Amino acid sequence: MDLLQVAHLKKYFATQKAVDDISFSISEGQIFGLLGPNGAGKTTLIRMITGIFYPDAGTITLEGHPFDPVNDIGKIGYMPEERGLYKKMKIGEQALYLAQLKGLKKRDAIESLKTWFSRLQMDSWWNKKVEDLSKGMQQKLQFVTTVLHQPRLIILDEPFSGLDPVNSNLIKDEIFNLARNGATIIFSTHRMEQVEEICDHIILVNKGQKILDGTVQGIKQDFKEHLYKISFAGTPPQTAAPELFTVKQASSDALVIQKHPEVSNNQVLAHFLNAGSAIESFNELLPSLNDIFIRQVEGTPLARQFQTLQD
Ligand SMILES: Nc1ncnc2c1ncn2[C@@H]1O[C@H](COP(=O)(O)OP(=O)(O)OP(=O)(O)O)[C@@H](O)[C@H]1O
Repeated sequence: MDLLQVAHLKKYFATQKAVDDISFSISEGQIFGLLGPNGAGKTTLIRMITGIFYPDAGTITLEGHPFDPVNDIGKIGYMPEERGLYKKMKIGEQALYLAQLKGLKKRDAIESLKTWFSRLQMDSWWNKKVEDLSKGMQQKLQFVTTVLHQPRLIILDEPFSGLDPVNSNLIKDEIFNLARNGATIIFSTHRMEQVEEICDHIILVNKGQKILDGTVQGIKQDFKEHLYKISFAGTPPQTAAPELFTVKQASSDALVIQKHPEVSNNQVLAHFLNAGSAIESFNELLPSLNDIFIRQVEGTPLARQFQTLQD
């Protein structure tokens, strides 16, 4: 079932079509990547989904019903990019206060906070002030206050910014856990390498419009360029086969080739075997999401890193 459906959503500011007719849907339990360069419209889109902005046009449907900003807000946990914690307040008190604002009873909030603090190695923080925490530590606290009330939909805007690799992994594991336990997650970022690892499904927005929508693997397949890396035991053969492929790159023990789309892998392999080559590995090189993102946003070619040797 779709947890969230967004249809023909628009938000125009005086000089800017911040969100210009965007539609997508997110299934329950999905980790959904909302990607786009700076100024693409991600925050504006999220502000409409969280009821901060009213859309100029379009509909938002949550759990099969029209989204009601007043009554549905408890179902959503939102961690914005600009963090909103009270610097002078003690961490335990603050987390408790935020949890109660979201409808948790004091006793449940304390119990839940203790569990989260222990899981994220924050046990000793209860009596510290927010201003005494590093940026990364504040980030962890903000994450806990976002997910504490067990929201159905969790929206995380750049959740890893400021986190070291160990803490990034801690939060990443918690994101997977939350999704496994039925929460749906929207993960907004312009950092592609994290998306490849985490997201089931992504959309890419640019200039207020959606320009890609699909699974990470599906999108990579759509943009594949029939590039393969073949490693050899020894020097790669010098035999050309322009009817099958062109050589894009050669090193002391490997070739990167681009085969013609209608040519099968077996035909390429047969060519090298007939030439007496000892093949060690044969792998397709799919573009990274980062390459696809840059190509879609900037209009630059994908495989510019591979210089054709036969041109
Ligand atoms: N309150 C506002 N008034 C006028 N223009 C706005 C307002 N909020 C956003 N915009 C404009 O709408 C466009 C989309 O902005 P938005 O903040 O949604 O982008 P974003 O994808 O979240 O960017 P970033 O990754 O940099 O946070 C931008 O051109 C921005 O200048």
